[in-house]
Amino acid sequence: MPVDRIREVRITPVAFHDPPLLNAVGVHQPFALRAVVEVVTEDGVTGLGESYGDAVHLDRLRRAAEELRGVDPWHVQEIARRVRLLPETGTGGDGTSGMVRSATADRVLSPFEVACLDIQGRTVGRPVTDLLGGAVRDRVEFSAYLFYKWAGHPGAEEDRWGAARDSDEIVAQARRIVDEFGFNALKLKGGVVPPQEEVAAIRALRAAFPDSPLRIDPNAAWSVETSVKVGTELAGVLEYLEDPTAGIAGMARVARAVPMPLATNMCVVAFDHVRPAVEADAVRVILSDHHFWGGLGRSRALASTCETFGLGLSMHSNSHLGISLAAMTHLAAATPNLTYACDTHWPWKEQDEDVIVPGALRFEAGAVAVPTAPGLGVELDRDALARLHEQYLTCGITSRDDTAYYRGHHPGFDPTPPRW
Ligand SMILES: O=C([O-])C(=O)C[C@H](O)[C@@H](O)C(=O)[O-]
Ligand SMILES: [Mg+2]
Repeated sequence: MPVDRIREVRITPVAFHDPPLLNAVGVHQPFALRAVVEVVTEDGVTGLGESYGDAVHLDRLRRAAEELRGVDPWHVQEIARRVRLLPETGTGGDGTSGMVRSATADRVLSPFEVACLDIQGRTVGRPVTDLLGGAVRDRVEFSAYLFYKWAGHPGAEEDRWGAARDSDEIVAQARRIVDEFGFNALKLKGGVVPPQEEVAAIRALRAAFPDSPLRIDPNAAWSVETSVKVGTELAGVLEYLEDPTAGIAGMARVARAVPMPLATNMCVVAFDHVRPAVEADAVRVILSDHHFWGGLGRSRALASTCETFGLGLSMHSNSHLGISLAAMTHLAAATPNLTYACDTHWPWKEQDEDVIVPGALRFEAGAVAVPTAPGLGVELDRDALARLHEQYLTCGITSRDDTAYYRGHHPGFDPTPPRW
C-alpha cells in the first residue's frame, strides 16, 4: 500500500466563553483559548487535534507544523523527533496560568500525535481505542469539577451558574451539575478561600452526597503544615488529596502524615519526575493529561509506569472543547488501570459552543459513551470553527493569565505559594 504522507497542517486558534472560576492563582478570563489542529494527507484524509491557544504555544505549534510536511502519519516517532529538534523559544504558553510546568516538546507533540491517530483510524476504519489496544470499557466516567466563582464577569450580567462563595453555594452548584450531567465523583478546586472554609465545604458536600467520592485540589497553595492539618481533619472523607503543597519533597512530608492518598498533576508532569516521586513516596495517584504528556501513546506509557510502581492513575483537565473530550474518552477507555473518574471542565462551557458537529459525545449518568466511528469519531463543524476563530480575533485575549485578570479587580493579590 503506498504511503499517504502529510500534505498540510492547519492551526486555528479559537476562543470560547468561560465563567469567572476562581483558583489558587486568580480567576478565569471571559474566554478560554484553544488551538484546533488539522493534519491533512495527500489523499485528503484529515485528522484532528486540540491544544492550548496561548500565543507562545501557537507560535511553537506553527513552527512544528512546518516540519511535518511529507512525514508518514503512522510514523509518530518521526514526528516526535522533529518536534524535539525545534529550538526552545519564548517562555510560558502552558495554557494553565503557570500551574502545570510540563515539558514544552510534549505539549507541542500532543495535538499532532492525536491528529495522526485520527488519520490512522479513519484510514483503516477503526476507532482510536483500537489503535491503543482496544477499549476495556464502553463508557468513561467523569467527575464534577466544582469551583468557587464570581456571580459573573465584572461589567457583565450574572451568568447561569451564579456565585459560589461558601459551602452552601458550593453544594448548590454541585447539585446543579450533578442534576445536569449525572456525575458521581466530586472535585472541589481549592486554594481560593481560607483552608478551614474549604474543609467546611467538603464536609457539606459529604453530608449532601453521602456516597460520592470527594477530592479537593488547592494547586499547591498550602504549606506542608496546613496540608497536614487539612488532611488529618478530612481523614475518611476524601478519596484523594490533590497537590496540597508544592514540590516532591513537600508532598512527601505531607504523604507521611496524612491518611489518604496524595494525587498530583503538578509535581509529576513528565517521565523524569516519576523516579524522584517514587523514591520519596510522595504520591499515590498521578493525574495524566495527554495535552502535556505528549499525546495518547505516551499517556499509555505513563499508565504502564503507574502500574509498574503500584501508583493509581486519574486524569486532569483544563478548559477544553470536543476534540479533546473525544481524545480523553478514547484514552481512558483503552487504559485498564485508569480507575478513577476523570476530570473535565466540560460543564463550564456553553453547551452549544464547540468546533465539532454536535451529537457525537454526550454525558449520561456522568459518563461519555466511547465513540465507535473511525478515528476520534468526531467531525469538525467548519462554520463553528470560523465563528470561534472570529471570537478569538475579537476577544482581546491572546494568553491565559488568571493572575493578571484577578489583579485587575484585586490589586496587590499575590499568588506566590504557600498562600496558607
Ligand atoms: O487539576 C488541576 O490542577 C487543574 O485543573 C488546573 C486548572 O488550571 C484549573 O485549576 C483551572 O483551570 O482553573
Ligand atoms: Mg490538579
